[in-house]
Amino acid sequence: MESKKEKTFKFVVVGGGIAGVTCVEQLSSQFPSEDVALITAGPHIKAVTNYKQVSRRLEKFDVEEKPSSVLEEKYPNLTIIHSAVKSLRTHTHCVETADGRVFGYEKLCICSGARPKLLTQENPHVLGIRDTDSAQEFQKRLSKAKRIVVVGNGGIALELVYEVRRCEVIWAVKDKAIGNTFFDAGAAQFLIPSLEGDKEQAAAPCKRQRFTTEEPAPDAAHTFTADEYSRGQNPGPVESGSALGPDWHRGIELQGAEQVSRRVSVEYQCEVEHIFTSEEFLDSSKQSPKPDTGSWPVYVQLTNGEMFGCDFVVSATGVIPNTEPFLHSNNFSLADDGGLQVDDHMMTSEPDVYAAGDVCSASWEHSPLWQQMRLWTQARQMGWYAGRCMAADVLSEPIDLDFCFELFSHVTKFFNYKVVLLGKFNAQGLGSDHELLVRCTKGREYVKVVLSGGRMVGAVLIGETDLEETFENLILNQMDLTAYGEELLNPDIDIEDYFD
Ligand SMILES: Cc1cc2nc3c(=O)[nH]c(=O)nc-3n(C[C@H](O)[C@H](O)[C@H](O)COP(=O)(O)OP(=O)(O)OC[C@H]3O[C@@H](n4cnc5c(N)ncnc54)[C@H](O)[C@@H]3O)c2cc1C
Ligand SMILES: NC(=O)C1=CN([C@@H]2O[C@H](COP(=O)(O)OP(=O)(O)OC[C@H]3O[C@@H](n4cnc5c(N)ncnc54)[C@H](OP(=O)(O)O)[C@@H]3O)[C@@H](O)[C@H]2O)C=CC1
Repeated sequence: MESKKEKTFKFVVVGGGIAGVTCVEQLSSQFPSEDVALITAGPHIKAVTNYKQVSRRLEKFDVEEKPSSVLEEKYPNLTIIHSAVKSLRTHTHCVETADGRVFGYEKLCICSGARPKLLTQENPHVLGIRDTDSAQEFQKRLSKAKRIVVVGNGGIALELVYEVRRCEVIWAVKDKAIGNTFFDAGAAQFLIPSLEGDKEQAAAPCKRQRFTTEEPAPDAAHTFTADEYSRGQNPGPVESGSALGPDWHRGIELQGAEQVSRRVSVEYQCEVEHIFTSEEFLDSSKQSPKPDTGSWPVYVQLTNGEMFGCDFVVSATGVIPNTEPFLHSNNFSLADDGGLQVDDHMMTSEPDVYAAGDVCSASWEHSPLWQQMRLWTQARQMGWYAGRCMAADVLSEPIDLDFCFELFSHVTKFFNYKVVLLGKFNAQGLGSDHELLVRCTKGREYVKVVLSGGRMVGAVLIGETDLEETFENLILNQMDLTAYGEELLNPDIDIEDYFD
């Protein structure tokens, strides 16, 4: 491959998603006289627009799909190559693309993202959602559907069950409560009414939610020890190409072929046992007759014994990092989740190869208040920081881990509520060594604070709470809050003034 090199670039970045584009922008602007290349499989690139710093650590932005010419016009030293990388030779520092071209690099950053980890690969009735094409396929199938089964309990499932209209949704989750990747049972119970009836109705403030075995005084805060919480003296248990950009569902009609506005049934604590085609279902019914479930293209048998016929299944069951083309004949260390392990300089285990975004697994010793989640905020931060680390390496300059990796922060929207997650928002890794402080007003807000040793280490804020900045500061400065107790969430106290 060495002899066929068409050109050698100072920097090559693979992947036109948020991580890759942010990285290449960083490098192209810092080294205007060096040759930089972005190699990407898709025809478009993703660009961050309307970037807004919401607080010291929280950021908001839009993600737009743009023609690559926009970037090339902005950075004359940048070449964009539209072809998938099919192999990498780290010992000769070159990549080969699917159209047979070979490019050399001095420093390489892999930002090839991830793909849906589907329940099953070969079943045409099982869809995943990742990019524009898969979203369009979903929309097309949905327009003719009367019932779908959504499997998974993370971000995509939460978005779909709320947004889909005129189609019955059976939502199969492994857990006791909805949204396990983002919420605990308390937040789940707060959100569940939004699935009943229309959006407008659900958002209207109404009386306080019952969230302990004894109802607390209106708007009072209550402290739970971790033990009490896990024993159930808490809000639960509840009965019962590039990744798309924010609000991806806003531009497309997510409507089925039914008359109902929204009908979602949640099947808790179950997984998919088997997926039958209609023929297989009919055959198996002959041997052991099943209850009449109507006539559907596909049937899903759940581990709780329920069987549902449906038009198709959405597998919203997480992602797998896109690493394959890079692994052959190289020695990358992979994390348990399949990502390329990177150190605190975003360097993989191969020399001069960095990685950022969904494809990588942050394998340095994390700050006690940060964890990796495959989100576009982290893709942007990692891409930008990887670019800076590559630059520092070339210039032989030292570089410290960026402060964005000090505190986990994520702002998003679920069920039409603003959602802010800070630090160890679900007491991740804290065992029983924590206390929870919760304030909840049905239909309006859910505030949860995680305290460890009297110090705030995490928070979940749902609704327009206006607490994010103060809580972020309290988490970052690790002030001892023991003296404040439940007053911390007293709605009659202006907490901002309190800590000024
Ligand atoms: C439906 C959906 C909704 C989401 N909603 C949110 C949200 O609300 N908030 C949030 O924070 N995050 C959200 N995410 C997650 C977020 O989109 C991703 O974490 C983020 O976009 C990852 O960016 P990336 O650049 O690492 O990867 P990607 O965006 O996947 O980009 C990877 C790029 O690499 C290219 N590529 C892949 N393989 C090769 C190869 N061999 N050669 C060359 N190029 C290659 C691809 O074409 C693509 O351009 C959502 C994801 C999905 C699917
Ligand atoms: N607003 C936002 O911030 C959004 C973010 N995203 C991001 O996009 C990416 C893709 O989203 P998504 O696919 O929802 O992934 P997530 O990782 O968010 O969630 C996957 C869910 O599927 C569950 N799961 C995994 N395997 C199975 C299985 N075999 N059967 C049943 N359930 C299973 C997981 O449970 P367990 O955790 O127990 O393994 C988890 O609840 C994620 O990185 C996500 O963070 C997506 C949409 C919105």
